[in-house]
Formats: sequence, C-alpha cells, structure tokens
Amino acid sequence: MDPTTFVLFGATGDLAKRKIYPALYNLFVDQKLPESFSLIGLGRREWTDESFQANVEQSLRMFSRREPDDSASMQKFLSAFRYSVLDIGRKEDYQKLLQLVEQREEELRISPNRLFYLSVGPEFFETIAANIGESGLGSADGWKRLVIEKPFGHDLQSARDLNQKLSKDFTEEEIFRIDHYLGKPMVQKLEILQQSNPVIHALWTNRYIANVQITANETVGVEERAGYYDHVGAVRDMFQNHMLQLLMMLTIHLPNNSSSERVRFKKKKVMEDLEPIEKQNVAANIIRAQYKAGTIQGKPVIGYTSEPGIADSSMNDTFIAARLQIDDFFWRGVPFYIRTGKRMKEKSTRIVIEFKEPLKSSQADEDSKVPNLLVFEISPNEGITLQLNTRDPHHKGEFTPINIDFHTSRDDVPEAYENLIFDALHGDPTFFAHWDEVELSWKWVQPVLEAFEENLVPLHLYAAGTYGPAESDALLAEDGYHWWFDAKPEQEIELKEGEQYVYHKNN
Ligand SMILES: NC(=O)C1=CN([C@@H]2O[C@H](COP(=O)(O)OP(=O)(O)OC[C@H]3O[C@@H](n4cnc5c(N)ncnc54)[C@H](OP(=O)(O)O)[C@@H]3O)[C@@H](O)[C@H]2O)C=CC1
Ligand SMILES: O=C1O[C@H](COP(=O)(O)O)[C@@H](O)[C@H](O)[C@H]1O
Repeated sequence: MDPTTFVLFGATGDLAKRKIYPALYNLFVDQKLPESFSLIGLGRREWTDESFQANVEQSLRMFSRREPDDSASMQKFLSAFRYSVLDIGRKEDYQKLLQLVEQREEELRISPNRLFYLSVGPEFFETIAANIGESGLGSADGWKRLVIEKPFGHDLQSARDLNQKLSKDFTEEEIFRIDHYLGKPMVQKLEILQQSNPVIHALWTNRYIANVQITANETVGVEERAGYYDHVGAVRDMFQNHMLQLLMMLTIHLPNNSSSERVRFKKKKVMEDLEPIEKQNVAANIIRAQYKAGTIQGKPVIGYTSEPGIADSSMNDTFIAARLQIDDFFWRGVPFYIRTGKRMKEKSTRIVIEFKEPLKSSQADEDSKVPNLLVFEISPNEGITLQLNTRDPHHKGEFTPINIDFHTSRDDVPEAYENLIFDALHGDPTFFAHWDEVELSWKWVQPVLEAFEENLVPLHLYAAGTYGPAESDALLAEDGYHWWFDAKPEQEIELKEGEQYVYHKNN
C-alpha cells in the first residue's frame, strides 16, 4: 500500500473518537495500514501531540472492538499521530499545516500521498476543499483524496451546488463519499453472494421473488442531535442515503469479478430505473410518522416533541415506510418495501426476500406452508437465513418451517469504518457513493420532500417501542403482504435440541 499522510479535519470530534481511531487501530493490528503512515489531527482546540495521542488512546479504550494493550505496538501506533491547531476559515493555518505535512513526509522519507478526511459539519466541506487547493496542500507530486461524511446536501439543488464546488479542487475519482452502510460487512457480501452463487443469481428475478423488505429500525431516539435531526428527519437522515444504497446493492445484477466501475454503473442503472413518484402520489406510497411516548425494553421513553430542543409543533418524520418499484427486466412487478424509524421495538437492519408461493395443491394442509424467505441480517447481528418448508416428524399432517442459518459473532466482524478507511487508503471506490448515485437518489426523493413540506402526506403517530404506525402495515396489506419480523421472540425461549426460531408475521 502507498505511504500515506492522513490529514484529519475534526480530530477532536465525536466521530473521530468513536469510529475513526478505533478503525485505524484495528487496521494497524491487522497489519492493514501502510508501512509508512502518518496522521495529522486538526481542530481549534489547543491540543499538543501528547494530549492528542492521549485522547486517541482513551478513545480506543472506550470504543475499539479489540482491547488495546500497553505494549510497544500501541506506542508504535500512537507515534504516527501529530496535532495542529487549525481554524477552518483561517488561510494561514493551512500554510502551517502544509509545513507540518511536508516535514513529516521528509522525516519518513515518503512520497506526498495525502488523504484529507473531513470529519466536520457539511457547512465546512466547501471551504476546506478550496483551502486545500489554494494552499498548495493538494498539488504535491503524489495522489490526493478527499473523504467526506454525510450529509451530502439537503436536497437536490444543494447537493448539486456542493458537488460543483468540490469539483473545482477534486475530481470525481478523488472524492470518496462515505455512506457507512456500504462499509457493513454483510452489505459488502451482497455483491459477492450474488456474483459467486448460481443459486442466488438464478433466483434474483421477478419470476421467483414476490416482494423485498428492507428495514433499518433503531431503538434510540433523537439523542443529542435535535438541531440536526429536526431539519432532516428519517427521509434525509436514513432513507435518501443508507436505505437507497441498500436497495442498489441488493438489486444490481453483476457478472463475475465485476470492476468498481461496473458496480457503480449498475447501481446508477437501478436508480435510473426506479419509478419516480409524482408529488401527488407520494401519500399513496409513502407513510411518514413520528414517535410519541411509549416503552422500550421495559423503560418508559418520552415522545419526539417532548425531546429537548424539539418544538411542540414539530412535524418532523422519525419514521418512514415506502413502496418502490424498479422498472427493469429483472424487477418489474416486484414491490420493494423500505422502512426506517427511531424509537422502534428493536434495533435491527435486515433485508427479507419473500419468494413467490408455488402452485397450491388441493391438500388440506396447504395452509400451514409459509413462503420461502431469504433473510440478510445486517446489524446488530450478522447472518443469512433461508426459511424452507418441511414436515414436522411429530405432526406429520402439517408443514413446519425450518431455517438454514449462518451467523457470525459480532466480535469477529470488522466495523464498517475499518472496511471503508482501508478502501480509501487503497483508492478503491467500490463501496463509496458515486456522485451519479447521490444525485439520482436526491432526484427520486425530491418530490417526497416537497410533499412532506406541503403537508400532502399525513403525519401519523406511533408509540415508541412498536414497529411504527398501523398505516405502515396497511401499505403492504394493500398488496396482500405483511412485514416479516424477527426470528427471535422478544422473550428468549430456551430451545430444545433441533428447534429453532422462525420468522413470523405478527408484531
Ligand atoms: N458522530 C457520528 O456518529 C456521525 C457523524 N457524522 C458526520 O461527521 C461529521 C462530524 O461529526 P461529529 O464528529 O459528530 O461532530 P462534532 O461536533 O463532535 O465534531 C466537530 C469537529 O469539527 C471541528 N470543528 C468545528 N468547527 C471548526 C472550525 N471552525 N475549525 C476547525 N475545526 C472545527 C471540531 O473541532 P474543535 O471543536 O476542536 O474546533 C470537532 O473536531 C459531521 O458531518 C456529521 O454529520 C456522520 C455519521 C455519524
Ligand atoms: O447515519 C446514521 O446512521 C445511524 C444508524 O446507523 P447504524 O449503523 O447504527 O444502523 C443513525 O442512528 C443516525 O441517525 C444516522 O445519521
């Protein structure tokens, strides 16, 4: 891997502490960092190299999936870290930064490959990119990359404006837009599973699939992010980016060993074929809702409008459920149901593929058959389950669903940020959002934003600790379907040998 200088804007912030340092540490332990690696942390806080390193070490103790030890290797890891005070708006700070970067490159005798990671609010992206260009930081004789966090724009126009501004100093190939869902190991497996398994490849069509359900439920509420969340809602916070990325990753058809260009070309194609929803039809296909007080895992929680920093009159969506259609050869006629919400009954991100039922015979026991399901558990647990019908040996008259299961322990699985930072260091753009995808996602979502804004869509309420409003169930019932729920019942049941959990349809 090329020697690299990792320039981190927002080094004193929450994301750096919770995600970026632990990811770098785990890559270091796995020997996946470049042999010559240097990190320069930036922020307004008057930290020194020593206090910065101490903060990084502390964040590893709190957030790393691996217990850091006090050995020489920990010191080796931390010795790559330097800190410089920088105010994003002060041009002279970029000159000071340039000197430090060059000094470190000389000390380490490395070529000037520079990765600029913007772990700061989106209002700073444009200024930083321009100052990197102006200061000469971006014009050395090596490669440069810009890694940016979401949100990428607030709507279609603002996203276009931002992209145009960034393009003045960075080419599309140099911009790595993070969507951390693309870093989740199971999401990365979707592409491989389909490419490398004829069984899955063959089934990936409207001939066999009845509907697809993509869910990202969270138990947390707005947390300390009222100022941000009340302006974005579930539609911008989760749906426009993470949920549509899941849809793209699931539905692309790829030949073996596809290049990153091919993957991105196919994703773009999915977005182009996604049937647009006119503003007047949003209400018929999209449910928006907001949580009210309720109980989660036995604890009472307050409603959204009682959260600190949220106005009593807020009409913000904390839940969205949508029905989408992809108008192409493979997916025409298959409804895709997507839902995401805060303060739901359980934390779970999963994709359920419901297969069409075979022709029913006239046997009396046909009703006990359940549809075949292929379930991708993305988080918090990772797994793949195939639900099939068989006969219960003790009750020979009835069909019984059985699950073929693969599950991995959470500790064995790399964090999304590990995968993404590794790819960015390698210059592999496959699991980053290309501008075309971002633009097409905003284009699709724009009428939804407008319909919400103009109150053309009712805002339903749901009790915290449920699976959302009844209208979300009704959306599927219109087509004769229902949401599939967790295989595990709420109360852990001790299973006898040979027994297993199955997916069920009731809340
Ligand atoms: N936290 C998370 O889990 C997630 C965050 N994100 C995104 O990541 C980005 C960072 O979020 P987060 O870390 O939570 O934010 P924080 O508010 O915790 O940190 C912001 C960082 O920006 C720096 N900063 C702010 N203003 C300036 C300035 N004028 N000059 C220099 N540095 C400045 C701060 O440094 P200092 O105070 O020292 O100046 C701090 O390091 C945001 O875009 C957010 O949307 C995305 C997904 C998840
Ligand atoms: O980007 C975001 O994602 C998190 C959910 O991420 P997950 O990996 O825990 O599923 C969400 O809580 C947050 O509001 C949103 O900004």
